[in-house]
Amino acid sequence: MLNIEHIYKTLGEFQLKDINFKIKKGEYFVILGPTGTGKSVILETIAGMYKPDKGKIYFDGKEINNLYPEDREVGFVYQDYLLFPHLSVRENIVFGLKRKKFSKKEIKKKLYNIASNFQIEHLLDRKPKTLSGGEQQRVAIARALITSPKILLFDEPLSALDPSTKKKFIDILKEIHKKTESIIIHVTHDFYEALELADKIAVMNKGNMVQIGTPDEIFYKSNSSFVKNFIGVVPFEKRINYVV
Ligand SMILES: Nc1ncnc2c1ncn2[C@@H]1O[C@H](COP(=O)(O)OP(=O)(O)OP(=O)(O)O)[C@@H](O)[C@H]1O
Repeated sequence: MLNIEHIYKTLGEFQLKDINFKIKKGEYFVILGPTGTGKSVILETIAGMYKPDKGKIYFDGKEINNLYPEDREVGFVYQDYLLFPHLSVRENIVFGLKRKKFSKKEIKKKLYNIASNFQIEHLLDRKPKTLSGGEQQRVAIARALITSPKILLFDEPLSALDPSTKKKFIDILKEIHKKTESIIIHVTHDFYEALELADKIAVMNKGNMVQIGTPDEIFYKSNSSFVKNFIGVVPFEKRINYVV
């Protein structure tokens, strides 16, 4: 279980205020909100890139506030993939395993398993800039998953994809969720993406987490006009994209 207890963080003019939530193993947790509300800052704080000014983070009962990012067993996937441009796809994917000093044999086995799962075997010797957006995102997810992280952080992983590629990736993320033991936190500003994937949704506004609940609770029992308006402003075309 991941337990975020009363986190505060000030960055310039911006402030995260009293962020407080728990995520159980197996729960797909989506943080939803408009741009600039602190969704990424929360992920980066969990990953250890920022130290909270106040509050504690516990994983499986152990406080992790003072752990270095590399000791937190976190896998991070960003909106714009952030692959190392000078490394091949193969080198990108195995980067974390090499840092963790896995043997050559183990690295090879894990690489070929994950490459075959994500259908990217044919891309292994290419450089990231020669790949399409969807291919880069497959590589970025493979790189995050290969170390079997305890916590998977997806920061708007679908927002740079076209609608049909996006639909395929929603299925990929559902499949990952079914198979993985990792806790998943997925950040988005797209309510219908959240509806497709989330067991729980946390809605953010101006550094505050204003409502946490199941998709049904957020939709039918919005606790404020902000939540109602935010989920109500999704364009109609976008809604039908996700209706099965
Ligand atoms: N290192 C920093 N120094 C100063 N301000 C920062 C820093 N990092 C983030 N911010 C500010 O904190 C606020 C929240 O940023 P954050 O990236 O978490 O937003 P977000 O909700 O993820 O938005 P988006 O959906 O656009 O990615 C923004 O106003 C941003 O400019």
